[in-house]
Amino acid sequence: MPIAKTLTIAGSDSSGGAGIQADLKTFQELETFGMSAITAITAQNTLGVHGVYPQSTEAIEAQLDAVLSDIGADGVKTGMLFSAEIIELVAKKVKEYQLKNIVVDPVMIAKGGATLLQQEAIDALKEKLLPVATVITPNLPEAQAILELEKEITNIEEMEEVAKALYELGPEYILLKGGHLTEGPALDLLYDGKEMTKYHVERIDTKHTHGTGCTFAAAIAAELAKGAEIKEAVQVAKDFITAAISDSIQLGSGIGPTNHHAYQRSKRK
Ligand SMILES: Nc1ncnc2c1ncn2[C@@H]1O[C@H](COP(=O)(O)OP(=O)(O)OP(=O)(O)O)[C@@H](O)[C@H]1O
Ligand SMILES: Cc1ncc(CO)c(N)n1
Repeated sequence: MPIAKTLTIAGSDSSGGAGIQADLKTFQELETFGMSAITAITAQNTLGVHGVYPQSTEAIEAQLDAVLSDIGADGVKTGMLFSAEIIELVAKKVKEYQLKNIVVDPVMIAKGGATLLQQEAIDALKEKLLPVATVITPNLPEAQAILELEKEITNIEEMEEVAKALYELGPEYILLKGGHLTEGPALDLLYDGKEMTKYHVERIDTKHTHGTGCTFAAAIAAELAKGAEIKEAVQVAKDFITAAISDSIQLGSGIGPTNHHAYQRSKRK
């Protein structure tokens, strides 16, 4: 069988734990052929984001056209898109190349607080990209920003309401991540317009969670690209990220990365 082709459209993380680097590692670990279009270069380490250098829309469009006009993609993950202009370009390319299996991780703010999406780009995200997404994977603060909610989301009942409201914006599925709930298990919610499916695991006691969101979304894209149904794809992604966090790596003196190889190693045991 030919190998499934996966494309990440995201920012580069020089420290290797998040962004393009996390996505490519995840694509490889899940046995797909990973490709990339870099939207921005970040100078980043475990202590935070030290610089953001967005690429021109011309450079991003050239990367997308080069890959998609020749090789194509069976699954796409979007991460840091930074500006309304870049979001509009990506939405245009999704339509132009009739891309399928689009996982939109609406990255807004890095764990250290740096802005990875301009505030004024949230409207473009809502109007242009969410309607063409197969699945979106917001964390709770991102969901709050998209829906312009004043109050924080603090429990599962509120998460269910929020998933329903996000569904109205047009994605085929909503995967709302509850990693930011302060208590209880690391619970995520999948909503398909009818049914809520819950994925929960014991919260792992570690601060080394740099890149968890990117890795999780990339794993969903890889599984969808290989032909998995959404529930199955999310289950593999959940197992993948749980293994990666359980075996997270203490590098640098801040928030270290997860171990992208942990899932495959645990399967071999
Ligand atoms: N301490 C933890 N233990 C177990 N699972 C976790 C933990 N923290 C996060 N997760 C899981 O990791 C996945 C990513 O969720 P999270 O909410 O951390 O994403 P995020 O905030 O978007 O990450 P990022 O900061 O990289 O963008 C989810 O499935 C979440 O439940
Ligand atoms: C480039 C990049 N994308 C996404 C995130 C969010 O984890 C990050 N820290 N850096």
